[in-house]
Amino acid sequence: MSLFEQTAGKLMVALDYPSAEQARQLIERLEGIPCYMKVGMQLFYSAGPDFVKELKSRGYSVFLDLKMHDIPNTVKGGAHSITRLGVDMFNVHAAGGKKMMVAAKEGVLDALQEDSSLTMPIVIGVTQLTSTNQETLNEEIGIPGTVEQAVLSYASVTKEAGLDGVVASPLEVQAIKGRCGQNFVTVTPGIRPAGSEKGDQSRTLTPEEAIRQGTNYIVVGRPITAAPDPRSAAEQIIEEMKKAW
Ligand SMILES: O=c1ccn([C@@H]2O[C@H](COP(=O)(O)O)[C@@H](O)[C@H]2O)c(=O)[nH]1
Repeated sequence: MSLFEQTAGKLMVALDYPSAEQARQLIERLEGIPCYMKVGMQLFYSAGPDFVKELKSRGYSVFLDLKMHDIPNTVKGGAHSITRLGVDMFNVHAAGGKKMMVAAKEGVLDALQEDSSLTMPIVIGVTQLTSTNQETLNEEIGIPGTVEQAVLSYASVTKEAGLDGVVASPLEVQAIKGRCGQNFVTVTPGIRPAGSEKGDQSRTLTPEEAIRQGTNYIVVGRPITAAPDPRSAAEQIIEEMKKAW
C-alpha cells in the first residue's frame, strides 16, 4: 500500500490545551473515535515529552506539531530527540530551507540507527500558515506573488530535501499534489464545518470539501474542542468526511 493510501482522509484532533489534565478529559470523551492526536506548542510546553509518551502508551498515533525553525545543527538535534519519543509525525518550517530540512531527516536517521525499536516518523514542512492570506503575504511580510505560489515554493523545497509532505491549507492540496506527486502527504488545518466560527483561520474549507480535494489528513481543533459536545462534533465531522470518500 502506498503512503498516500495508508494516510488518505484521516482526522487529527488538535489538543490545544494548557494542561495534560484538560487534554485527558477530551481524550476520554473521544474514546474509540478513529483519529490521530496532535500535540502542539501549548500542550507540549506545559505537559512535555511525558504526555507524548502517555498518548503513545494508550495506543494513539501522535503528530507532534512543534514547527521547528532554527539552524540545521539545532534542528538535527531536535529531530533526534523527537524521534526518540516514538511520534508518528512531526514538522519543521519549510522557510528554514533545504539544509535545515535535510538535517532534520539526518536527526531522524541517527535516532533510528541508535535504537532499532523506533519507527520512522513522517516528517513534513510547514508552508504558509493557514491563518495568513494574500494581504499578510504581500503587504505585511512583503513577499510578492500569490499565496499558492508561496505554498508551492515551500512544497517543492520540502520535497527536494527528502521530506514526506507539507502542512498547507486544503485550498492548495490539488496544486501541491500536481507539483510534488500524489504520494506527497498533505496535512491540512483550516478546517471549518459549515456555520462554525473561522476565528483566526483565513484559508478554510469544510471537512467534506477538504477530503474532496484529496488531502491525506485534516486537522481540527476548536470545532471539536470548543463544541458543547466534542464527541458528537467529531462524529459529525467523520460523517461529513465519509460523504467525500
Ligand atoms: O498552518 C497551520 C499550521 C498549524 N495549524 C495548527 O492546526 C490547529 C488548528 O486548530 P483550529 O482550532 O481548528 O483552528 C492548531 O493547533 C494550529 O496550531 C494551523 O492551524 N495552521
